[in-house]
Amino acid sequence: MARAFLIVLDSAGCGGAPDADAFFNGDLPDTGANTLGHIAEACASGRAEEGRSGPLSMPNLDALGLGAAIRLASGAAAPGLEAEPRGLWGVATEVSKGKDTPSGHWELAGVPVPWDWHYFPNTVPAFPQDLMGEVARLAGTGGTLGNCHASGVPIIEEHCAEHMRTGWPICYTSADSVFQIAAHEETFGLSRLLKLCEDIAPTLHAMKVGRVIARPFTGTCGNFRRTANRHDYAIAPPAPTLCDWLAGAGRKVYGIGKIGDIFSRRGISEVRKGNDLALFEHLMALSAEAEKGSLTFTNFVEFDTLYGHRRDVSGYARALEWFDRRAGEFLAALRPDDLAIFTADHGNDPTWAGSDHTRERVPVLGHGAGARAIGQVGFVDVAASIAEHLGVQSQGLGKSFL
Ligand SMILES: O=P(O)(O)O[C@H]1O[C@H](CO)[C@@H](O)[C@H]1O
Ligand SMILES: [Mn+2]
Ligand SMILES: [Mn+2]
Repeated sequence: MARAFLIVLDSAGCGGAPDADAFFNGDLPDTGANTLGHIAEACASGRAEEGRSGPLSMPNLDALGLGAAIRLASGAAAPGLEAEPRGLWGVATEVSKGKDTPSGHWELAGVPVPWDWHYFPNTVPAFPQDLMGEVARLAGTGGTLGNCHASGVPIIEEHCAEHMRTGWPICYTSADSVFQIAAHEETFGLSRLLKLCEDIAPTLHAMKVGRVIARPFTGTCGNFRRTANRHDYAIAPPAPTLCDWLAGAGRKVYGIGKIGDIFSRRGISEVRKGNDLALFEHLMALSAEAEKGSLTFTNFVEFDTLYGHRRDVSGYARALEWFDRRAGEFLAALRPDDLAIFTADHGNDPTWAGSDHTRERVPVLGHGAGARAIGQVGFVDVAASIAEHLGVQSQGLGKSFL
């Protein structure tokens, strides 16, 4: 029986979104943002030379149709990616009104987001008073710290001493639909922080805030570090997704990286985590051991977190080149009736203004479904195609492009 591998390069968009002008980085609309197109241009013109050099080299994904997809999505030249496509290739357009990770992944899994996400205003305070009262009540503290837009490390630096003195949790948000709580693993307690986040999550989910994130740290003020015990409490998808359709048909769904969190574990039978290096090892292991009829759904997050948000063009290009080398190994390990689809969930153009995601189309590159141009498709068509490949009824609005 066939197997499927759906691999999301987090934030590797290819420009051309028809509604980009409705999304912003600060005051600048996302019109013209093009993560992969602009990285390829920067590389070809010698503007991405840190730890790498020359035109963007991604021969394995380009052979599937990466360069052709970038050109189709946006008209960008994509220098260095000029192979004749030998895979199934096209570009997908998102309809959900968020350019965030859950919106992108749920829609790829067949379920567009029907609501507007709630974002907290960039003011001080950022949060309503009754919400902070509820956080303090659940934490058993006299109050809370923070209550603003912030980046995770500086906000801990700022409030560390007071947090240690009072035990009050540090609450902050960002341009994303998130509510984050930082607290010391030992003095506040890790399990107490996790319980606090779990307890306050339903209130925030009811407000259509996408995630409550526990941000534990350790060490002393001036010398602290955030630990790997971060935990995301995400709102559940609005309807059964591809993962649920498969689980309902008795199929195994492996969630690699953030996938388990993104889907609130719904329909996910097994979770494997780690940094992107480790995630590729999981993917290689599953190319050998994934069950027949299964889906292996993988998210590689570091393109987004380490390079897109930090507007690091060389770093993003290095990560893409590393990924492409490993993708070659992975594709060589697949079986003849396996389907692999590489795609993305939104953009995060490292040449763009600001530090937020960018609204973009995404490439859709298939291995194991012949050489064919599929043109412009919807995110939901990815789910319909995987369902068809695995012989399971699609319950979404998408049409298979296989
Ligand atoms: O600055 P830190 O705490 O890493 O937060 C980042 O992580 C959040 C969730 O991925 C983003 O919304 C951004 O705020
Ligand atoms: Mn993402
Ligand atoms: Mn991001």
